[in-house]
This record gives sequence, structure tokens and C-alpha cells, in this order.
Amino acid sequence: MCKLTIRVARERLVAKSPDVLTPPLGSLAYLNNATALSPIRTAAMTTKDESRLPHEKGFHISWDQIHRDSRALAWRLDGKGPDNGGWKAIVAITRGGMAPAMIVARELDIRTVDTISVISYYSGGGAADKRREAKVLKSPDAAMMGDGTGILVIDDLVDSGKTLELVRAQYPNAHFATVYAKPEGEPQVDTFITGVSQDTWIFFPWDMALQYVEPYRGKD
Ligand SMILES: O=P(O)(O)OC[C@H]1O[C@H](OP(=O)(O)OP(=O)(O)O)[C@H](O)[C@@H]1O
Ligand code: HPA
Ligand SMILES: [Mg+2]
Repeated sequence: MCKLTIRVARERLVAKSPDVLTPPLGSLAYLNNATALSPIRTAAMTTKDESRLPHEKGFHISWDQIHRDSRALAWRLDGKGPDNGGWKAIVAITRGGMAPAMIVARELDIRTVDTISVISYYSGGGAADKRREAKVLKSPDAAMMGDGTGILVIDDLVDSGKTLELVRAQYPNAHFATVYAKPEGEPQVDTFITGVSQDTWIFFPWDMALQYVEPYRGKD
């Protein structure tokens, strides 16, 4: 009875929106499905989108988890600012830093929140030669920022450290905080909550969607 209900519901879904259950090859939904089936990535998976996610493992973060980890970050930063423990403002590194920054701002009752938009890309020649580069597309208010004193710069994660390196060069006295940190980028971050190995790709809830998966023992 239960199985029948699930099957009917799924068929309706397919009929209405085929792309929900069969995402294009290489999309994150597809890759997420593959990692959900096997925590160690399969050969088939790496050949499907090697350029984008050459990582061994996937670490899937739910909305609930990022909320709890961002709150933990806020509590760790509480009372650590230079103005009697207080912080002047928060600057979120868009786009991934916006959700954690909002949660930290709420926890610490910081009302001034600005953004810095950083875009990162790969440059260089062949695969072995490629370097991650970052560029600022939009800066926060210059008068407020000064050299960064009292400013809490927040991002979701640090990986290679290129993004934070660029922002730190502009605001050397700011405090840099991320929710997650990989070892290569750790020297760039002042405060973080969870360390993640370099060969792990972190999947954030805003990049994901729930989708149906076949039972392990098949459909019937
Ligand atoms: O330490 P790095 O190697 O520089 O990588 C970390 C950055 O990469 C991701 O952002 P991305 O540039 O993908 O953009 P987004 O936040 O707009 O998704 C992430 O949100 C960090 O900002
Ligand atoms: O592990 C990651 N997950 C999501 N975005 C990222 N940008 C750099 N590294 C990562
Ligand atoms: Mg980002």
C-alpha cells in the first residue's frame, strides 16, 4: 500500500516536471545523488564532472546544521571585538557568507551589515597550471570600513584561502570568521567552527534539493 502510494506520487512528479527527477548530467543535484548512494565517489562520477568537483568526499550540510554552526560561530565571537568586546559592523562575503552573516548579526544584535562581493575563478594554462584567483566586484562602505578595525568579515568557508587573502589585504585589521575551514585556507581565518579535510567538497543547503532515490533493494 505504502509502496504503491510512493510510486504513484513519483509518476505524477515525472509527468509534471521531468527535470526534477532527472537533472542534467553534471548538475549538483546529479552529483549529490551519486554521493548519497556512495560516500566514496565512484569512477563513473568523477568522469562525469571531473573539472568541477575533483574531491574524494562530500560533506552535506542541512539548513539546520548551518544554522547551528553559524550560531556557534556567533557565540564564539561574542565579546571578542575591540570596542569593549563589541563589533562595529558585519561584512558578509557574498554570496555564501550571507546566510551565516545574517545569523551572526541576529545572535550578536549587530544592526550594521554590509557586503563585499568576491568572484573567484581558475586562471592559468593546462590543468596542472591552474590557479584559483579572486576579484572584488563590489566593496563595502569605505568610510565605515577604514582599515577594518572592529569589522567582522564573515564567509561560509575558507578553502584555498584566496578569497580571504584578497579581502584581508584591503582590511588588514578586520576579524575574519568562517563556519567551515579547510587546512590550506586556515592561516587566513581568525575564527572558525568546523575543520574539513582538503579533499572534501562541502555541499551547502542553498545548492541542494531533496529528491527521490530508489530503495537499495530495487523498486518492487
Ligand atoms: O578559499 P577559497 O578557495 O577562495 O574558496 C572559498 C570561497 O569559495 C566559495 O565562494 P564562491 O567563490 O564559490 O562564490 P559564492 O559564495 O558566490 O558561491 C565560498 O563561499 C568562499 O567564499
Ligand atoms: O567545498 C566547497 N563547497 C562549496 N563551495 C566551495 N568553494 C570552494 N570550496 C567549496
Ligand atoms: Mg563565497
